[in-house]
Amino acid sequence: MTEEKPMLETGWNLDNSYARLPKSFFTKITPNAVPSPELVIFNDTLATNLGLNNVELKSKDGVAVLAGNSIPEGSIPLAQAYAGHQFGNFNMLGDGRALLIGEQIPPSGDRFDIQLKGSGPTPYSRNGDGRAALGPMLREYIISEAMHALGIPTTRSLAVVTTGESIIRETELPGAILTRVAASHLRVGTFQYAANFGTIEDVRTLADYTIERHYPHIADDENRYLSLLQEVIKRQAELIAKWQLVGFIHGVMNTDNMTISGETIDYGPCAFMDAYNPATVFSSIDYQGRYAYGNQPYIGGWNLARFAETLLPLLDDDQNEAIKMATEAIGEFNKFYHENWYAGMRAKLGIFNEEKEDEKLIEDLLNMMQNHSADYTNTFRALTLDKLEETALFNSEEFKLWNELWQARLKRQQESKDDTLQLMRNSNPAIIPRNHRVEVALESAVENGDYSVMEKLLEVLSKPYAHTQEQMDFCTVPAEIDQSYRTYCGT
Ligand SMILES: Nc1ncnc2c1ncn2[C@@H]1O[C@H](COP(=O)(O)OP(=O)(O)OP(=O)(O)O)[C@@H](O)[C@H]1O
Ligand SMILES: [Mg+2]
Repeated sequence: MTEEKPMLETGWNLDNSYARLPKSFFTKITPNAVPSPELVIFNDTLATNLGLNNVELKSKDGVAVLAGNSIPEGSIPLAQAYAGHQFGNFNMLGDGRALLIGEQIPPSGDRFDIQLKGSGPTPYSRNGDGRAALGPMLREYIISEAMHALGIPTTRSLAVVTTGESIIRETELPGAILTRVAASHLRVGTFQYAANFGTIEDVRTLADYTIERHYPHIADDENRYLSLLQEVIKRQAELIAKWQLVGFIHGVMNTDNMTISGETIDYGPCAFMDAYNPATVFSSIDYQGRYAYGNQPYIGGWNLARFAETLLPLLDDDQNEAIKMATEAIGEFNKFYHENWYAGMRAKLGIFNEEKEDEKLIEDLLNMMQNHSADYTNTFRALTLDKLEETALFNSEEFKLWNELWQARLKRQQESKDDTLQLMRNSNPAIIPRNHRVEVALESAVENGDYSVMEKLLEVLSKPYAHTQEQMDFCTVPAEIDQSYRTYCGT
């Protein structure tokens, strides 16, 4: 009798709702095979949450799926079409180096896009090679997982495999594929594509699909398309407020990099701000500061106005009426954003309720931080841990006065000192993915194949509000921060 090899259940349970949309929305295409795939980093917790079999996925057959060399049962791989305003200029785009292999439905019944980024050319590749380099894919892995741990909606990272192929950028670099997980990859740019290159019915189909997938509670609203616009505006206002509160700079807020689900997407030239300065920019090609930290809320509103334009024909038969509705909805963005940001800032200072002077208290602190080039994260951490002597502001008279006002403010509220402290601990991360730390981890992985530094970094980033001693040791900022990553970020 021949011995039968036990078959491991893979856990893949894929649906392809996107492939049921009109054909113009995507191109079905199988990933290009790569010569020698090797798994270099794997997210066990996420795999388990997705109902996947970790052991199987890490086996040769499983890695073949993560490399695009084999397609799991039930998969219909496709590249999504989209368009977008890049630095203000409108272009036809689409997944030029990514493929959606399907939507995984874990036992919980949720639905998650599974996408391979770097999986080879597609009809939307334009002049690109369809590939991604190892460094930037590991960088996306680290920062997206850190964002998730910080409580910020984001696409997730399941795995990175190296391909065994070199790709050519300025130099020869090792190629890699990231498996990205998202509530969906619907972008403002997906709507722009439908509106500019399709029919009104295409936009309606896409809007209905989006409502069913992300906003089912508005399906029966009187004007469901206006509700969709309002919901997306709310989610983006919440998201961008969360970015600002932790000092995250996205770096390429093009409309194709803004999701409809309200998740952060595309970790290209992003980074966390060290010294507080609203003018901080990370992208080496952002000459105007369009995507500077302090400009992110404005750009959020600008992008959402582009989204609103795509929905105009659906909002009302009378286009003047439609424009009025859309303008009003867009006008709400600033209000929602400010409410979220302001509530978050009060929490960072341990303030529970709202007083009229709070706005000035916050503004004065930020101004001082800017004038003294104080580190954003570490200043709030020092306030949280009552280690004021650790801030760059400590010796200033101005700060002493401010501190008195702040202490007096805290005394005016009912909550106990412990509750105040807890609120601050939960609102001020002890650790964020500092770029110099990320760079060291990437260098060790890419140059020497040593992933232990990256694993350690991922571990300390996974509980940012724990405030452990070990995390403190990760928080020092060198006097001269190496800015060379400005050219490293990107593709
Ligand atoms: N190496 C490449 N080959 C082909 N197309 C590419 C390549 N790099 C980027 N693109 C395409 O250029 C456009 C803009 O790129 P951008 O950097 O915003 O996206 P990305 O990082 O590739 O992907 P995503 O937004 O999905 O994270 C997208 O259409 C993208 O697919
Ligand atoms: Mg992009």
